[in-house]
Amino acid sequence: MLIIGIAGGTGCGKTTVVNQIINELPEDEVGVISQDSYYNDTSHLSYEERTRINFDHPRAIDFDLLATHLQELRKGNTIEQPVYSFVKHNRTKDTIHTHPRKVMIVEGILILTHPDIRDMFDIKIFVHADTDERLIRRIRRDINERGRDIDEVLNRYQTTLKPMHDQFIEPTKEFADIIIPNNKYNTVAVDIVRTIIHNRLV
Ligand SMILES: Nc1ncnc2c1ncn2[C@@H]1O[C@H](COP(=O)(O)OP(=O)(O)O)[C@@H](O)[C@H]1O
Ligand SMILES: Nc1ccn([C@@H]2O[C@H](COP(=O)(O)O)[C@@H](O)[C@H]2O)c(=O)n1
Repeated sequence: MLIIGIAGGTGCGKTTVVNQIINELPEDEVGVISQDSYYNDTSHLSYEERTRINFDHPRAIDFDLLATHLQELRKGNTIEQPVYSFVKHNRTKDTIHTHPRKVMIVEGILILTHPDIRDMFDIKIFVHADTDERLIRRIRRDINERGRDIDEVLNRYQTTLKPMHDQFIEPTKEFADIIIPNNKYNTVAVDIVRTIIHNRLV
């Protein structure tokens, strides 16, 4: 199994890059795990309390469960990947049966911050987009897809998102084997990663 970690700040285009990479690859040979699925279960908190969580700090992530799931996949076992709701700020009751594949892609803002998780990746990728570009994308996406308004996004940006990005996420760029510039759609970089995966699959 080849495990690829794809990190980068919010809105840099991780999910988009992952979809471009797996597009045209055999469906039964590539699997995806999102760090967002591993936000801590916060069912014991009220909705109001959950809105105040710092979702950009490493402690918001259940890295133990993520590590266990990656180990299980390596052993050839199917895992139950939690499903996260950005509207409820919590895990849902659903899970996705995630089968082990020859190539597993793990994507998320904080996945390179955790030494044990980092060591599980055969290839580490950091997707870069400029801060202003990421903020513009985040505003559009969170309003259109995640049930937020402009005040929520900008307030979160100033209070947690930007400081956590500078403290935890940007420094992990140094761990990356490949840095993908993604201010514009980068088909060349996506083709290179796809070629690496393809070579591994034959
Ligand atoms: N290279 C790009 N140029 C313009 N918009 C992009 C680009 N990559 C992604 N987007 C858009 O930006 C938003 C955030 O992208 P997404 O892939 O969800 O980022 P991430 O997973 O890193 O948070 C989405 O609406 C997506 O369509
Ligand atoms: N309930 C939540 C949980 C997380 N976020 C934000 O999501 C961002 C990470 O996801 P990306 O797809 O953008 O990489 C992160 O910056 C959190 O602030 C949220 O808004 N609400």
